[in-house]
Amino acid sequence: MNESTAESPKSIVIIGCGAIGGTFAAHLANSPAKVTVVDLSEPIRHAVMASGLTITHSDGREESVSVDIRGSFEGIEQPDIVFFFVKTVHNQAAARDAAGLIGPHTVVATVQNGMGHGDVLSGIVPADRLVVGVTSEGANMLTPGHVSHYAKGATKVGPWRKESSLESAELVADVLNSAGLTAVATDATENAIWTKLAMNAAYSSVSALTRLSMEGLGDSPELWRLCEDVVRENVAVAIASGAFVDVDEVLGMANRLYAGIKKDGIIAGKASMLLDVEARRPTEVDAFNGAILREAARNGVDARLNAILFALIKGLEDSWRIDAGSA
Ligand SMILES: NC(=O)C1=CN([C@@H]2O[C@H](COP(=O)(O)OP(=O)(O)OC[C@H]3O[C@@H](n4cnc5c(N)ncnc54)[C@H](OP(=O)(O)O)[C@@H]3O)[C@@H](O)[C@H]2O)C=CC1
Ligand SMILES: CC(C)(CO)C(=O)C(=O)O
Repeated sequence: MNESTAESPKSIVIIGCGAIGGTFAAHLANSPAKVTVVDLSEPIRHAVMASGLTITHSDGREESVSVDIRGSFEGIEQPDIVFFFVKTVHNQAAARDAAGLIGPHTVVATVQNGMGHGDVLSGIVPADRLVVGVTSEGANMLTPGHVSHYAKGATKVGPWRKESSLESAELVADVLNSAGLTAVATDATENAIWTKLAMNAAYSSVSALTRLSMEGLGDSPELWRLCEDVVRENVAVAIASGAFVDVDEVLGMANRLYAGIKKDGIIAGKASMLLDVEARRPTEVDAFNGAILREAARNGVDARLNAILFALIKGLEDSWRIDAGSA
């Protein structure tokens, strides 16, 4: 366990070894810290225990790394950093199970998409050791235990509460940078979180509903325009709630993602919400369009496109329950 958060972390726990958790774990496994990964998925654990965690890097290079993967927190010592990489719908359960992991110096970090994770995680760690942010890394899971890190991007982390110091966020950024990822500690995470949300609540939601990848959306002028309209609505809500978000920055992020996928001929460049729909798992719509609707209502802003996307995705989820009941 760490004596001081200024020192390099000696132990890291990663909760969730899916597409992006697996990508971060494969990088962090090469750092000097002891890395333990916890995932409830038996097929993932089985594959990683048998052949290591396999990552196909964005340049096509494939690597398998050995990681300590477990199905529960039992026997894991309180680490220096805990990363949350489950889907946001599982945050509450994962936080409850992981509460005993949080020692007097443990820093908890989340760069999950959407909004509201700090509120959940603040139940298990004091505000000055809660780090929130976003990542522009993009990954899919090809088979259990094999991730495709198809898009490289920066990770921005900062304190959950503005009044907290940057110390915990710097620790997290340092460990990510030393593992070959690109991370920065900033006290402007609110803008970064809103910027990413403005993109996800447009492109990921439309992708989930149409079952088209980013490439499929970009190839359709009508759908791309729809996404851009949703982005404009999202940015208006962000600005009304006090964040600074630039429409062109959000559109630029989406355009770069599309151009990168197109250029490299990546077939696995799917939004993680589309993968949820394909697997009929609960989506993150409450933390995406749901969060925007809540902020819009609070500030009296029109968010009718979000209301439509939210209702359609909820309806889609309901249809799986009906299918399951009639099977
Ligand atoms: N994929 C991407 O490119 C990006 C994703 N993100 C965000 O990161 C988060 C994770 O996404 P992603 O990696 O795609 O998700 P995945 O669904 O691929 O991975 C999540 C993993 O967590 C496991 N899990 C669920 N509950 C628990 C639990 N209580 N304890 C331990 N493990 C658990 C899941 O198992 P099971 O499947 O059995 O439930 C699954 O293996 C999301 O918020 C997403 O929006 C952010 C940026 C990019
Ligand atoms: C990588 C990206 C931006 C694709 O929409 C993403 O955040 C996700 O898949 O959830």
